[in-house]
Amino acid sequence: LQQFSMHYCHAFHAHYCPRIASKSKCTRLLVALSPEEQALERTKQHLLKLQRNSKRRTTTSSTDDATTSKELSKELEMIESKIQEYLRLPANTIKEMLRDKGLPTKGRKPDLSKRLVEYEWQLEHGRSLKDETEASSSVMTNVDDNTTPQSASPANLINFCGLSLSPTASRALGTAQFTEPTPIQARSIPLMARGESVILHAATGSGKTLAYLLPITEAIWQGEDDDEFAMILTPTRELAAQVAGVASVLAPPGTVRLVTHPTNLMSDQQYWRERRGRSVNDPDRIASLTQQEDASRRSPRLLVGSAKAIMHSLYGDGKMPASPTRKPAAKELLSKTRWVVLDEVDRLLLQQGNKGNSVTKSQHEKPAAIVTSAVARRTLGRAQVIAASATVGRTLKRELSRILGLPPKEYPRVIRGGESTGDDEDDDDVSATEIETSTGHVGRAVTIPATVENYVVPVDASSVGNVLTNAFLVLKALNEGEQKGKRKILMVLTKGCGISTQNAIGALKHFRCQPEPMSLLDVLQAADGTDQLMEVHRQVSGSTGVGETSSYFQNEIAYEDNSSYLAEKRSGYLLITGEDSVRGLHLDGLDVVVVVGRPRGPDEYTHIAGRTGRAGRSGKVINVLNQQHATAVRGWEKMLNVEFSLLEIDDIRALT
Ligand SMILES: Nc1ncnc2c1ncn2[C@@H]1O[C@H](COP(=O)(O)OP(=O)(O)OP(=O)(O)O)[C@@H](O)[C@H]1O
Repeated sequence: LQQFSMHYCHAFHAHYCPRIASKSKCTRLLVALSPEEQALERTKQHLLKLQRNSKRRTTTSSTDDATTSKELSKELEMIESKIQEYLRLPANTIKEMLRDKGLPTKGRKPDLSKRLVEYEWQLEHGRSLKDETEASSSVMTNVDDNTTPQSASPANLINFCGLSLSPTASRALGTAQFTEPTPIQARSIPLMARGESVILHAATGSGKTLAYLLPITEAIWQGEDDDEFAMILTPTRELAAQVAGVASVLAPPGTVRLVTHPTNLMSDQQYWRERRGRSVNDPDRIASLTQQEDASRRSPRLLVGSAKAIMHSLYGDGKMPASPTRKPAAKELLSKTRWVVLDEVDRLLLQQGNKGNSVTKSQHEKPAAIVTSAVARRTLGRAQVIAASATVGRTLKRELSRILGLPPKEYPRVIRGGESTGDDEDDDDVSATEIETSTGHVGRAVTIPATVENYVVPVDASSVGNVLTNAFLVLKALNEGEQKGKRKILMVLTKGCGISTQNAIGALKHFRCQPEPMSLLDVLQAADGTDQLMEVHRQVSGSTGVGETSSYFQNEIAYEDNSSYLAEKRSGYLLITGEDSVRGLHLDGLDVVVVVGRPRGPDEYTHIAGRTGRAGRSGKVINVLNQQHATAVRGWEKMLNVEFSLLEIDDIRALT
């Protein structure tokens, strides 16, 4: 309670007592308040905020948009110069100033400077900088309000969450009709554009990829000296291909490099060789690439790859005679890295394996930790660190502090997406991961999207054969009647079920399961050269992440290519994969996820279930497991704030 009072007091102090010189005076005053009085104060604070917002909205609507945006950019310039001024001071001096003002003193120097500037701005203008960025994003909304959303044209999208977009990004978002940012984008893009390090903690399918890519690609568009790099680390090669595919739609041509294996990261020649692949001999394609190369004359700035591939590229894998990137070049790359993005950060940084089972725990640092620490050291902490996941807990934040060389409990600001749990987490919060849910239980602050329906089908799982037979019956039931051949299904084999992807595919083919099962990874790996890998990924996923493209599995395929990966055309599909490789993958319009066996834990389940029900669409997750595991999974209900409905195999036919 005392911690809460202190925390509340800081917020109150910042809002209402800017002229009280002594923070302690204010603290004493508030700590002395009874819980009822505190509640009253909170209500007062909320009402005042609403009043301020409505006043501002009236004035905004009455002023000319063009003038507003000019004023805003002038104000942003002033803010920027003020931040630069503070950056020249020693960190301890800034901390001292923050302490005097009763503000939190944790964080990196750039974040501290921004906090101070934000506070001063609030004192001077009576409104916060956060409101300011909201106002600037509303400029875009106002512009769009004048047109019907269906006919949103690229010209309307020059401003997205306060970012003045390049024509390329405007066109991409315009085509995709992304007229409104998602909550996580609206909250995080303005902060990232100002150079703050953040942890994006938002549900699966909430648009985190675009949230972290846009500020980077736009900065690359504006970069004059072309001397800064971004490293985007992912847990798998497939996710890297997906992210690189989205980035290459937004960034200047020739600046995105997909790193799929250890390679010389600073060699442009090697980059172009890898883009084309060995077997790409289509003269038109080579001509278009060469033309692009000549036109852009840019070298890669955005390196996207699995953390392992990037680490081995920088340091070798211990078996290589020398590291693929020469030491001086690697040092140069690390010291010029301005952004490090850790997508699926919990998978990248936390040890896998069952709790308490020391045998499965790796003794070594994870590749992402090695690369991120190296960048933090080489840039003296100036690099902006952006971490993203739907599952962010205290252990992860502690780990992030450790690898960034910060004191414990000091980590980048956590930004949450979603309507109900929209409060950004403060440095001194009680718990980032857990909140009291509507049912009064303590559950995850960010959980499975409400558009996902969760089912549990208890079956006889006494042998692998029984499990596979039951999985087949579930798939058969899903493909009967009206839904025949139409459903897009992803089957995830958990580690616990003990069945490999190849065995499952073999058995299902033996049962003559329709549509014919395919390994998700095999489909994605049928590519030569990074360009083709990205293209295959786009075709399989049915989306670039920025607008839809025609899919490998859809009937109308605009893409005229007779390569093997496009040979078959169908609307429904059945893809099979393991628990480890589904992280972050986006399969557009996926209807059902069938999970065989019990996932490792509720966090892993959140990610598996999150392959469907993305970006506001509906989806179903059917868990096929034995009675004991069915009870265990249903025990996650309160924690995940979702309901697991019990289902018999025969009832599945009735699911629409
Ligand atoms: N502003 C937007 N408006 C509408 N749709 C959007 C917007 N931004 C992103 N999307 C859509 O949301 C989909 C999911 O986004 P994304 O892949 O970034 O999710 P994510 O939050 O990274 O999920 P995960 O945690 O599973 O990785 C994208 O394919 C894209 O089509």
